[in-house]
Amino acid sequence: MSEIIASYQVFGRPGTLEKKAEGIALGLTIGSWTDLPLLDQEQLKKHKGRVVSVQEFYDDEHPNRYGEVKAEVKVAYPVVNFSADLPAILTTVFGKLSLDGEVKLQDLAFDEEYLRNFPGPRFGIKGIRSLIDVYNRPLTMSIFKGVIGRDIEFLKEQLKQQALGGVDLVKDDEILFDNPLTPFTERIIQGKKILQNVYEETGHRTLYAVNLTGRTSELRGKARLAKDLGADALLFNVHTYGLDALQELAEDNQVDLPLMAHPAFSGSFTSSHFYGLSAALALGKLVRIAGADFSLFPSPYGSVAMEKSHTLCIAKSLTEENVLQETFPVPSAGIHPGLVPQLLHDFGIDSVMNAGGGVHGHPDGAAGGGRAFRQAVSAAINGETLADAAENCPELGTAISLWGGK
Ligand SMILES: CSCCC(=O)C(=O)COP(=O)(O)O
Ligand SMILES: [Mg+2]
Repeated sequence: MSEIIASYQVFGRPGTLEKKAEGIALGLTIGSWTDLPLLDQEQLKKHKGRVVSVQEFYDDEHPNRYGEVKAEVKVAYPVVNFSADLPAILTTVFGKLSLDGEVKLQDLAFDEEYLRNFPGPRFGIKGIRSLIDVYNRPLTMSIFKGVIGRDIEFLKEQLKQQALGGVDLVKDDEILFDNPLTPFTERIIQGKKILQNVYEETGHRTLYAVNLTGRTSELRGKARLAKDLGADALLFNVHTYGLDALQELAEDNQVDLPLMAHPAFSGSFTSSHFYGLSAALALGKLVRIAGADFSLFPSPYGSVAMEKSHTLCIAKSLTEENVLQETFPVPSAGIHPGLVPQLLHDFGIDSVMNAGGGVHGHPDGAAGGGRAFRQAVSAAINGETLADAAENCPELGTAISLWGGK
């Protein structure tokens, strides 16, 4: 019988956690067991949740306010209980339970066969690399900044400068929605022209991820339109819409575009040590299952820092081998060229170096900022220090004088 195994972090008085685990396993499946007549027990057996393990331990680093013992509880849920979609799965394993005190959903283990119910990334790391034609280094991406209230001419110029810097991708900021000054369709059409001009001028092609926004009912139509207009990729605020909305986009053959999952809103249910979902599950495993080709998450060093161990777990979930394609890890926020060697060390070659302020804040403008990033990546890949590389790379020199980096 196929099961999904959920791992929870729970708290309680020593010796009470087995009972708590049994309460979860039964409460989220058939309700009660020992009180049932034997005939009902026989009929309901295949629907019964099962406690797999309960491991108690004291956590000095993050004790709860009652000084209770912590446990990792694993419960197996028969897949026959739910339809093969993330809303049904999450409602079963962490619906009512998420409201029941200090419980955090740490992980969900799917067997390989069950995982095939989900699309995973359409392009994956391999597909994105062949689209961009870059195989031997991390990708670089920059972010439009300060474009709210600005017109399309402003946006075009900002896109041009970023592309001239040589970044592989440019994405909209997640807070840029469809608006009269820079409508979604105009951004795609005008952006395409700008990037084609830069390509003809420099031989470097940059892809643009436009923010797919609006009511849920509009998303599919807008995404298909984006494809028809020649968009390169879509940015998507998956955690405000829900994972199933991402899956719908990933599965749509008429959309057929790389999807970039933004972490906006996810802090509301991943940040607590006691409640919500682990970052690795929310920003790693689940967005990969639902079909993100890129997953952005706060880096351990930047302005919106996340614990390093959590970021490494996210990256592992996105790239570990399974039946689905891999998702590009994109550690973000507060990134500048001086951090590139550290990023490469921590996240490896199959990652994206992504920066907004660290590109636009360069004294030589976004073009200089992009160049500094590319120079930092080349240096790090070649095992050269940034300081040494900066001797022949003036933009990198300027960047490390401003932001630091060795
Ligand atoms: C919290 S990860 C999302 C990264 C992002 O969208 C962003 O705007 C980062 O900008 P920054 O200027 O910090 O590079
Ligand atoms: Mg942003």
